[in-house]
Amino acid sequence: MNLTMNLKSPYLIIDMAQETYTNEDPLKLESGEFLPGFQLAYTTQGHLNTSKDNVIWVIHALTGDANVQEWWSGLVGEDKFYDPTKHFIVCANLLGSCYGSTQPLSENPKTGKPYYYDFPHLTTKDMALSLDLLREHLGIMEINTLIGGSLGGQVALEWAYLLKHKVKNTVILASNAKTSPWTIGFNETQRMAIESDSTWGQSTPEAGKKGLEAARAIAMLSYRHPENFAENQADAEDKTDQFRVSSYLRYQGNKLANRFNALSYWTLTKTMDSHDLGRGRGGVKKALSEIPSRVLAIGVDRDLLFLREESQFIAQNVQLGTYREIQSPYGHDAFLIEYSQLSYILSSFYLEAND
Ligand SMILES: CC(=O)SCCNC(=O)CCNC(=O)[C@H](O)C(C)(C)COP(=O)(O)OP(=O)(O)OC[C@H]1O[C@@H](n2cnc3c(N)ncnc32)[C@H](O)[C@@H]1OP(=O)(O)O
Ligand SMILES: N[C@@H](CCO)C(=O)O
Repeated sequence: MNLTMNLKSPYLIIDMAQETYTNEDPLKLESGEFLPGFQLAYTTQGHLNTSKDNVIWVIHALTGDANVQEWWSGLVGEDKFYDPTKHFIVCANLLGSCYGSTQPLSENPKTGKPYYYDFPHLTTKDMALSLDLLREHLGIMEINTLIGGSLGGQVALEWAYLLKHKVKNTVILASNAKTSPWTIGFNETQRMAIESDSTWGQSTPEAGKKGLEAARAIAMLSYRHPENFAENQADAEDKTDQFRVSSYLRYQGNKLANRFNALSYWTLTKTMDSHDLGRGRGGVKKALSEIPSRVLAIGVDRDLLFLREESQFIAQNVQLGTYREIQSPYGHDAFLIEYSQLSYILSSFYLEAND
């Protein structure tokens, strides 16, 4: 019985076909373990042009999926900045995520049962390798723009290192080259919340669901900023309990727990923690200096999770780096929301290169 409980993504556009790439060969992971074959769910929009130089590859963040036109609707879509009538837009669901790709609830071919807690540790390098195999499968030789935010930015940076001259423009949003203890700390508190759920450890798809609600509530505090909460969640002076922000965080927790699963969340936050472009490459500065593509690193002035200094560090240490900044009270999530600033920054980046 195939228990692969791929949750139906809330972003799925009914008329956009989501396809599945299956690789039967074992994937050697950075840990030395092997993943005995894997699948990646992905979407493509638009067409490869005759000069094959219009590929835009988007990598989603922690709870994203392959339906980029839904969760990044202000940036991707007809008449948007990345327009399928001009570009060939590809987006795959990351390995370990629960929106169609191989993940802890997928069937382990060796046992015929779901992996559950036996799912191997994945690094951003492993994820980049899996995407590169999909690229080859699609017959894409060159990527015009590789773009990703947060976890998606970490994987994009690893992949830009691997691709070298096969990618022209790399756009990294609200992300880093090596994860800081601060960011790891946020993820650890979230995993502690999941561990405190008495169902965690059970071999069921719902294991840790209540803990995941609390984990998301903690995460939301790192994805936003006090100004955003002051603006949207303030209460009248006479309030002494049942504050709006309490119901907001509980709502967001419940909303995520109903569209995601705790095992994927655990896996992906561990991937974020272990991100270090410099591992085995002589350190992060040296590794950044070996990326030949143009790199646009976009920070958010009030990002409390991936500090803007981490984006500045990327731009300062790659060969062809540019730093730009989004000003937003949304903090980290601004890369998902501030579309006019993003479009302006991206337009200038391509104009500077006459691209
Ligand atoms: C690049 C990437 O891969 S990103 C991955 C793709 N997908 C995702 O990341 C999913 C994440 N997406 C998001 O985080 C969001 O969609 C964002 C950041 C774009 C916008 O956040 P939203 O949650 O839509 O907005 P916001 O934070 O203001 O919350 C609004 C929701 O909270 C509810 N809400 C607001 N205040 C309260 C409150 N006090 N009590 C209860 N509910 C409340 C609203 O009714 C609304 O509900 P809805 O989601 O059912 O419409
Ligand atoms: N809030 C977004 C971005 C996190 O980095 C998500 O849930 O995926």
